[in-house]
Amino acid sequence: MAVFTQVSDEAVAGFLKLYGLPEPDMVTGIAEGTENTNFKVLAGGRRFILTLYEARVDVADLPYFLSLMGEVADACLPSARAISMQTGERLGVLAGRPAALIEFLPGRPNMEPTPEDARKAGAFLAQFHGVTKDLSLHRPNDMSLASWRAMIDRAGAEIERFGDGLYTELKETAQLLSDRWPGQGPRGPIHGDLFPDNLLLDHGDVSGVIDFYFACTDFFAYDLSISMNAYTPETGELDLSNAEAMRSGYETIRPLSDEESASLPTLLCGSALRFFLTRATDAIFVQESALYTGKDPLPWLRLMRHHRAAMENAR
Ligand SMILES: Nc1ncnc2c1ncn2[C@@H]1O[C@H](COP(=O)(O)OP(=O)(O)O)[C@@H](O)[C@H]1O
Ligand SMILES: N[C@@H](CCOP(=O)(O)O)C(=O)O
Repeated sequence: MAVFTQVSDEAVAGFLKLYGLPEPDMVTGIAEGTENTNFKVLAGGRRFILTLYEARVDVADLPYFLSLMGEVADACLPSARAISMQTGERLGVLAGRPAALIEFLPGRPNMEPTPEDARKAGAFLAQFHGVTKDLSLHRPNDMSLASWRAMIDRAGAEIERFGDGLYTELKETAQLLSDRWPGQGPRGPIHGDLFPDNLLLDHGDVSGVIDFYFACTDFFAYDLSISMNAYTPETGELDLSNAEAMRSGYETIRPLSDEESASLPTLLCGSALRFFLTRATDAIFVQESALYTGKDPLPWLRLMRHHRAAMENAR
């Protein structure tokens, strides 16, 4: 889930009143997700997602995330949109947490995507970048090179629970990435977390993109690398066919430049390191939650090693 913060029915009813909504008929905690507390709410015959933003989300970033969600929805891509209160505000406070009521989108995530699904997701990501490239919204990526080094240092020797010698291997990988990271390229607001669980599908078509809480300004090709890795099955033999299909779907809408193609092995290694580190540090510094299941870091270590070899062989 997560439900990190419990909320009384009365408090939810009071919050909904700010939107002119009646008392809820149903409020259910949602188990999926790792960052925030989410409830599914039924009120006045409509469904909503009620999100309470937890400690990992910086309150100062919330206007950026909510604006980006609205802009993407305004551009006719199926994006979750924060609903405005009667005062016009989109952000309130519930149970001491910043909170928003989000439009409920139809569809379900496909957690076992095929190459054809990955191709569609890639095309969608390119459309997303086609919209965001023109937006004057900016948030630095606080989950990039400097933060990876900081996460490795924070975990220290504890990181070795995932493999002997890992501390040194990760430090070296972070250094290699710093040396090779591209200096320029097409960039703008990226989703930053477009995994299969954040793309809702209805009868095989994309019906919703959710969970914008890692969105930031970065290279579009880096966003593609995140999703190429995220669509790679985590179990069984390493199978990159979804990643390849994701890239070819993306390129049907926005072909990569030669420079972007050349930087892809580095970006893939970087995004693999990034998600290995967040999953590993979540496991080390466990957060308390009524419903919280961590995610396995090891598939991302395998990806990181694969892409590091490709990156080193490429030059
Ligand atoms: N706008 C939405 N419409 C429908 N379902 C949603 C929506 N937003 C979130 N969900 C559901 O809630 C779950 C958790 O949301 P998510 O944003 O991924 O949480 P977290 O921020 O904690 O990662 C999703 O997997 C999905 O099932
Ligand atoms: N997608 C990331 C972690 C963020 O989780 P989410 O539930 O907010 O998508 C991962 O899988 O490591």
